[in-house]
Amino acid sequence: MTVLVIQVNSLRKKNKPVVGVGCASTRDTSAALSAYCASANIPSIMFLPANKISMAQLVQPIANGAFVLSIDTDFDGCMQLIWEVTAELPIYLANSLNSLRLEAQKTAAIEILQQFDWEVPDWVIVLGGNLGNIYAFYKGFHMCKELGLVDRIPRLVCAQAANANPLYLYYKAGWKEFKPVKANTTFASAIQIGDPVSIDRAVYALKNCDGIVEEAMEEELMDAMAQADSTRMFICPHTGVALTALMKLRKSGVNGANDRTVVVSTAHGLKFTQSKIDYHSNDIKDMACRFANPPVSVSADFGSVMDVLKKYLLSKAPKY
Ligand SMILES: N[C@@H](CCOP(=O)(O)O)C(=O)O
Repeated sequence: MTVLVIQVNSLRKKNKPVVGVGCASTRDTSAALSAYCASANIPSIMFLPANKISMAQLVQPIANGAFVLSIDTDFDGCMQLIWEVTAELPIYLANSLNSLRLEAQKTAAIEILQQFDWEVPDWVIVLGGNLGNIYAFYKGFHMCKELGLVDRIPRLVCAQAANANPLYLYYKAGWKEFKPVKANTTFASAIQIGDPVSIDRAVYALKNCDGIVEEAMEEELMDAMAQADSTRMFICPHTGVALTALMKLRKSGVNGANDRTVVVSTAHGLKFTQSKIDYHSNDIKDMACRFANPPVSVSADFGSVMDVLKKYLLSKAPKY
């Protein structure tokens, strides 16, 4: 987003008619765009689906002074609208169909290789919603191979929520015919997208790296998130989708125990406290919440506290 806003800033300085920058968003794109536009003093305009984004999620663009339109539709509806509006008004479109976004996002692939000391991991698992990311990762890895920095590229896995899985269905149908879907509500709300703008690019990327598409049911992604958190992480439900993909590929033997696998984690868990609270309170309809860790209520007397503590410690005692 910095690259894109710098470009818009330079266009405006050259008196090009750019009145502002806009995007449709399920949240993170609008948060990043509003922040960088605020620092460059460029008007930013957000098309956000009404009632699908909590106030906690909305607060970033609002606080950064963006012009926020809360529209009675879903992300795909917002995307369609901003597409039409930017054809009429000189608003620069910042969604990931813009190649500046992808050029910048591809540096994540370069960072992975650098951090692995230029040893190529076997797998990289990336979430898929609007599908810019999966293509950008492919582009970054491919560029490093072309430059001779590495001799191969990893196999990419695109992980989707089963409630918003147009790419997964396309892949399962042998890439026969792409059909957009009506995206259903998912805890992985940032990828609740049924008609991704980068579908063709994503398919191109996956075909060229022997890629795979996996999906995660709601219960699977929430369980995966809880399991990851219990190892000291604090991940978002979207990363739970990617971890579910890893678990499924490991279980089916496609991903081997010695394969080096990178799972891309997209957001901090603190953005998703409500879903974590609901999970750990066993308060999600039709979900067993197998890894819930609810607080234990106990009365304020020494005996009761000792009782629950002893029970807990006994359950944790090493079994010899
Ligand atoms: N998850 C995104 C949706 C917009 O996708 P983009 O790839 O066009 O940025 C968001 O955070 O808004």
